[in-house]
Amino acid sequence: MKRDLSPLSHDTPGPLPSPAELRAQLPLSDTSALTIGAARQTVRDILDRRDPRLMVVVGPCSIHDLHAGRDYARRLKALADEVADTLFVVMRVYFEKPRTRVGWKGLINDPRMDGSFRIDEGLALARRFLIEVADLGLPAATETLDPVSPHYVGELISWAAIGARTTESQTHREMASGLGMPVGFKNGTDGKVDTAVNAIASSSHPHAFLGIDADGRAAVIRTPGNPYGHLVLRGGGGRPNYDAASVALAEQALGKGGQPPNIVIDCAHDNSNKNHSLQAGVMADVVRQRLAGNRSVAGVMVESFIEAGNQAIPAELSALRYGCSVTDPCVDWDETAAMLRAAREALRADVAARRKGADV
Ligand SMILES: O=C[C@H](O)[C@H](O)COP(=O)(O)O
Ligand SMILES: C=C(OP(=O)(O)O)C(=O)O
Repeated sequence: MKRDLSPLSHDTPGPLPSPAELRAQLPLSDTSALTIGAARQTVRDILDRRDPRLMVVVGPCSIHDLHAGRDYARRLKALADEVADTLFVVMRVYFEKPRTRVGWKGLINDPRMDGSFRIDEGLALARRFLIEVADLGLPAATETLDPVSPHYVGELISWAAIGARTTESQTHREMASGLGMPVGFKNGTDGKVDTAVNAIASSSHPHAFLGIDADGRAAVIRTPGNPYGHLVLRGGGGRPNYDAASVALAEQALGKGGQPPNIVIDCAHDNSNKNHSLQAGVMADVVRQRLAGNRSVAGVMVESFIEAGNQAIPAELSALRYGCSVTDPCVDWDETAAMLRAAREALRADVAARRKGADV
């Protein structure tokens, strides 16, 4: 009897351009490379307390419409400049979505949103969009989900997240150990913080693993270890974990795991029960914690777009509502601006004092 001994059950529509080829087709300008280099250094400085500002990672849950994404990026750049003395703003530019079960997995995976899975187009669109954001002088953040994607877009990213569903994955810890930007590890979907503390420890070490090189060939990858892994509290297991008591417990867990007390609070996800109208309250609580003397919370994350809420992907894409999330619900633009302005007003004197004093 004949057996099918193929190693994987799959079909391959065709090869992709290699990372080196795509980078050559869509190069990054020298000015934008400087912007990204400076932004990565600012994030490191915030984590090292050399820069007393609060990092704010803010933007859509996912980018599905590049026109709306551009519109949002332009608005955010103006707002980022306005609050820059107190807040360091990084735009969420999320092209890869981890799903609880199934669903649209983001613009890289299925850019036409019709099940055609034109990853070739998705990678080019993502790279082009990230270049546009960098050209605006706005740093970008993303979730690094597929270990191949950073080869195509990684140098355009200033802050990366490993999501709640992959923080325990060795593959993702290995990937993070080679990324050139600081990486935030989310606590697990069950709310467990130790998973992320172990991930921070693992990714700080050098690793060797199977991957691809710039020419797309299978290769042994050796990484130096990432010294800027940190914890992102996103709630989980049916409860939030942004409050002062949860933050104190997270500090203890980091200390016990031999990691620095560096925390970002995600105002969305289980910290707001996926109810976008609760995100502002979470952010205000974090601001109060900072004003009460907290030194471990280095940043916040907000899911925000032009319109509030979210929408299901319609069968007819022309029925999509402009500027409204197709994944998790977001706060709208006006609320985003109000949240950032309120945080800036509340924290301005504190940040200025921290900047002057040794207490940074
Ligand atoms: O932020 C995004 C979502 O929470 C994540 O992708 C999981 O989404 P899902 O539970 O709708 O699949
Ligand atoms: C998927 C995300 O978050 P989490 O991993 O916390 O669910 C996200 O931030 O888009």
